[in-house]
Amino acid sequence: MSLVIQNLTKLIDGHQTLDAISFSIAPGQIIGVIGRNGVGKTTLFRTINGQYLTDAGTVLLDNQVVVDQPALRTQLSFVDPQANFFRGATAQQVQWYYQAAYPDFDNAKFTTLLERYHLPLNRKLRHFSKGMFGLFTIILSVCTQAQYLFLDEPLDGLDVLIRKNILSILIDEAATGQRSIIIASHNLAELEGVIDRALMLKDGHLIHDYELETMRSQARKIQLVYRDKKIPAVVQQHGHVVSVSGRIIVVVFEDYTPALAAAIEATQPVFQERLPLSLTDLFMANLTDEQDFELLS
Ligand SMILES: Nc1ncnc2c1ncn2[C@@H]1O[C@H](COP(=O)(O)OP(=O)(O)OP(=O)(O)O)[C@@H](O)[C@H]1O
Repeated sequence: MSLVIQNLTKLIDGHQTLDAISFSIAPGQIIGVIGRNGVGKTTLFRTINGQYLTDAGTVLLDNQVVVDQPALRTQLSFVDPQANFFRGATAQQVQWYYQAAYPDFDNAKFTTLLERYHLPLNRKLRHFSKGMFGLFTIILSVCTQAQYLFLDEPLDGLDVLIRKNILSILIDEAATGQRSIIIASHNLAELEGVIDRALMLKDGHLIHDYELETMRSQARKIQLVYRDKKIPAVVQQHGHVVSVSGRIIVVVFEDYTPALAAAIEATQPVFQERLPLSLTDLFMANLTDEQDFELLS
């Protein structure tokens, strides 16, 4: 049962926050959604999950439009961390609500996870700490048994041990092959360790859909040193310069072919060295603009 997002478009205050976004997700994947603050990650999740009406485009599950079919909507779960409507309820009252909304809600798993993380069933959520609330929303999501779990900044505010536990819960869920997990996060280093794929948003568009394994084999990050401060044209055309420090430049080449390697060699750098490439590098390479370079330098 694949989830297909077709030309999803959402205007907020007249601004095209999502502009014809299309992608599909097969069961069993863990996908990261990355982009700068305010780019529309939360809006994307809210629109896919029917909290916002679309201005154009559709969300299809098994070739059927999700918004028309309440039964299909139970295959999607998005616990909006900014939503305050549950704050006055106890964890147990929220469980009851979820049981009604999700017929397959796993009560046994819910009880086990709440006990494991010492989350009190009868305490109002507004009295949970930020970390407790974050953990609670993830437990709720996992227990819906929905096929597609959307998590917005799930690691935010959680301590390192809980973050590790959360990630292992999510990996286990995806490993069953039944569930896909879509995570919006700025925590790129941690995200990189668990995701198979990264969707990068910029200016309302999906600008990259990276399979991480393919990306690792095709892309390169290279430190180059030239005699003078001029960056050769071939480097500028084919690479993203992520840092410049005097005569030392660090460049990410997303499509590093033998022909490109030869062309770089021909520019006669006095030194070149391959550096480990991370998701953070791809983020910097694609989403840093000139203003940011001024701030960074
Ligand atoms: N309900 C709303 N009313 C008005 N503007 C909104 C609303 N929701 C989102 N926006 C605007 O839409 C844009 C996208 O916001 P969104 O929260 O989706 O971004 P984001 O990528 O999740 O950001 P962050 O990484 O900071 O969480 C922002 O400019 C935001 O101000």
